[in-house]
Amino acid sequence: MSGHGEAQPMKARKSGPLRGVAEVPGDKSISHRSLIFGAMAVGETRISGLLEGQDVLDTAKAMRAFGATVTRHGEGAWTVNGVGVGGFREPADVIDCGNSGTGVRLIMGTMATTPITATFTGDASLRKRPMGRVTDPLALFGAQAYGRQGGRLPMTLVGAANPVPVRYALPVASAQVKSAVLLAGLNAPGETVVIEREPTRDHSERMLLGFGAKLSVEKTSEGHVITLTGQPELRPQVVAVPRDPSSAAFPVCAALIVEGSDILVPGVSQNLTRNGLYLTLVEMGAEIEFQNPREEGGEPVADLRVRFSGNMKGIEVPPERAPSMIDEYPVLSVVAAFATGKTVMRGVKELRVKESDRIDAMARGLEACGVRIEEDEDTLIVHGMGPGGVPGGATCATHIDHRIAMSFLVCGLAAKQPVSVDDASPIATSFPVFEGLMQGLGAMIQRSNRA
Ligand SMILES: O=C(O)C1=C[C@@H](OP(=O)(O)O)[C@@H](O)[C@H](O)C1
Ligand SMILES: C=C(OP(=O)(O)O)C(=O)O
Repeated sequence: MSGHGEAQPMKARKSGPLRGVAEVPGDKSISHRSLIFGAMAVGETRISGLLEGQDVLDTAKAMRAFGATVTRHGEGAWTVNGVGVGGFREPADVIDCGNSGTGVRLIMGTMATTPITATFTGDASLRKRPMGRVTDPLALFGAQAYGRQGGRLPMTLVGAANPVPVRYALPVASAQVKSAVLLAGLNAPGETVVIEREPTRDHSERMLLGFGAKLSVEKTSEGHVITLTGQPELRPQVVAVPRDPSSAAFPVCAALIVEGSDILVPGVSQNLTRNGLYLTLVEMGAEIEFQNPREEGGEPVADLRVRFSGNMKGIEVPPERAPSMIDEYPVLSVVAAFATGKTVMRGVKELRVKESDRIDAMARGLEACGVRIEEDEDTLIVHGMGPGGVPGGATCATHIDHRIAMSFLVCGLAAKQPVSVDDASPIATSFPVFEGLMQGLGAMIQRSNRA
């Protein structure tokens, strides 16, 4: 899987109406954090609804390697017996974070202020991704990183013996970098301050407060100023992980473009730092009802009723919305291909350093499906062909990227000709039940013969 195993080609063909209830798995960001924060607490953290995707399983394994006791009790039900802030022991072997940027960056932050050494690696996708964005601020705490050229994995991190607190203004809008700095700050005496100009997902701040850290967020003209007091004793928590809005995006977008569809996606997080896709779809003319809004596991959630939407129009997506929908641009670009007029996505260069260069992967695959695309370093423009208007008939390369694989399979459900992906195995990193869930709604998705 995810570049370690054999490729699994998959094909999606034009489907009849999608119907039924799509119960998507737990949120990936919150799942990683429950395991990591649980490992930093003293006592037993109980988790329900944990995403059992490979990214999160790799983080669970890493937490064990650093000394926490992590136990699975049943589907999504896990406990973590933590070692306390600063209590990580040195792992006996290399930490393999597989496909997960979140896993490796948050774990590097967590160990950076403990006097131990660890070596990190990942799959062929993760080994291409930039780690300097976390090791630069971690160096300010006193940690030292020795990686490959360009700050790539494999990389050895030597944690600071006498960490000092840090004040750091994020040079990129990244919740992973923000979280790495906050996690490092946990074991530095005094106040660590992170300043983010554009708000990014706030799960670390919410959860650190829940685990008993002293943390404040001030909104200033500079942006959000987050102040964390180091060396707290974290209290174990009971964490109910809400469903992942980034996974929900796939059945939602499929229902919007497949004629006659009408589905319900219950209990999806509506956290304002995550819901940019849903705002955008509504602005395009999508028929989505946000039913039964409530709070679950400390997050606002709603049940989404989604119907086929034959009148969607391309829009200009506000660039400042990018952090709240950063993982959803690939599937938005598929919806845009079935809308009328052009959809302009600017301020999206971060997409180039995800599991793949997502601007390039979507542009090449959509072009192969007959869609006109314009792009530059920071922009993707999709010229919509209207409902049912996308020719399809292509095999798209997924580049070890789950979101690219799922996006093109969604495309194939409404295109004139089937759309195949060369390798659907990375889907298991974030959405292991994708194939069965989509088939259950009536989607014509099938494994094809191995190449
Ligand atoms: O903090 C997180 O859980 C995540 C942050 C985002 O990455 P960046 O911080 O690189 O934007 C996102 O793309 C990733 O899927 C999950
Ligand atoms: C970018 C993603 O994940 P990560 O950075 O954790 O690999 C994603 O899930 O779309």
